[in-house]
Amino acid sequence: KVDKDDIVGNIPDKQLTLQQFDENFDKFCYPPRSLCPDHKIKACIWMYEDLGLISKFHISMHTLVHFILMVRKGYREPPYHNWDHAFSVMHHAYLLAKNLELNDKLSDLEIIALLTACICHDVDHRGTNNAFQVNSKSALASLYSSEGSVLERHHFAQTVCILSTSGCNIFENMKRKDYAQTLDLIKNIILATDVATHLQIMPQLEDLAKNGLNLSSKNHRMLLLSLCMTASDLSDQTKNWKTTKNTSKLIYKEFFSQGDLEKRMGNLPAIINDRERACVPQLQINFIEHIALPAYKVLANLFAEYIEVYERVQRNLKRWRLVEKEFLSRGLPNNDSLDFLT
Ligand SMILES: Cc1nc2ccc(C(=O)N[C@]34C[C@H]5C[C@H](C[C@H](C5)C3)C4)cc2n2c(-c3ccccc3Cl)nnc12
Ligand SMILES: [Mg+2]
Ligand SMILES: [Zn+2]
Repeated sequence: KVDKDDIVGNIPDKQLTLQQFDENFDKFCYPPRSLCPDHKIKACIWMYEDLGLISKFHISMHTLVHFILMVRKGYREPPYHNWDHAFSVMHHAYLLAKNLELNDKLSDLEIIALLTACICHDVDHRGTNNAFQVNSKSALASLYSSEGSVLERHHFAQTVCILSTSGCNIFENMKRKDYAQTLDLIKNIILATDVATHLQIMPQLEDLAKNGLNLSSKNHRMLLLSLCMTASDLSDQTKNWKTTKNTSKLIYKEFFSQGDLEKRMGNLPAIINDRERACVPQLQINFIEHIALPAYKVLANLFAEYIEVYERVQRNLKRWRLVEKEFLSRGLPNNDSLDFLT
């Protein structure tokens, strides 16, 4: 267990430098999941520091450490929607801020809202999706199903709870108006992580790619923040094949466990959750082709520095097509053979 005092203790200013992790830490090719647990906590602090947010918003180091430890504690341990996922998502948002120089386009308030939404966006996830909440009439569904995006509303509610815990409110030194605006941004950014919502705003995002970004439009700024959030949420697809392949194993382990549970409850699971009916390579190709790639394409249209990221997603898609051929040539899909994924 990591005690906050020994973290704060050994972060003398000189040590808060990039080198303490890896010289590629702030590059798009860097795989954040490879960082060891203790360093993930320190790296969260470093990312706020490196974007100048600690001094800008007068955040006390003790409060920031306490906040990060509380967020980590807020995550459960399903195969995919856990602390490692949250950290990798926050890391990608940090890469966007740093490599696309978002601080020229977005305010510090919008950037700290994006970074904080990322680390909190899946807090207390149970490893089951929104459809499961509604079908199983879960407690979360009774709370939020009338508004939709059941899980995402819960993740935001949990975020507010953490911020209201004494000694954890990293925004405590903000002016009241800024505080309200930051919480409102975090809410909308976390709500944007519902894939169904992302699909609804896709036409507006395509329009952004075609006609360009008008930063004096509040709607355009919110669209950009939502796109950065989605790009970060799916960022395992932007790394090397090893990461993409491993992520699929974790996601389908979680999806199929939900399906097993639904079967035990007497409900027929969706194909994506049914280990007997799902063909993982095909589902991955569908997801990347119809959801991930179009999103990364918009971001690459808006920022030339992001084209290398878009191209890596394309390479992973090509790899999945090869895997699919191999998978089908071995006869009926048997998902236990995911291990054959080279
Ligand atoms: C690799 C990969 N594959 C994924 C395959 C499928 C889906 C997925 O939710 N599909 C949909 C497809 C339609 C319209 C809605 C509602 C349902 C019907 C189910 C979404 C997500 C996938 N996903 C995510 C991810 C992103 C945000 C939240 C949760 C997750 Cl798991 N992150 N990485 C991946
Ligand atoms: Mg989520
Ligand atoms: Zn997520």
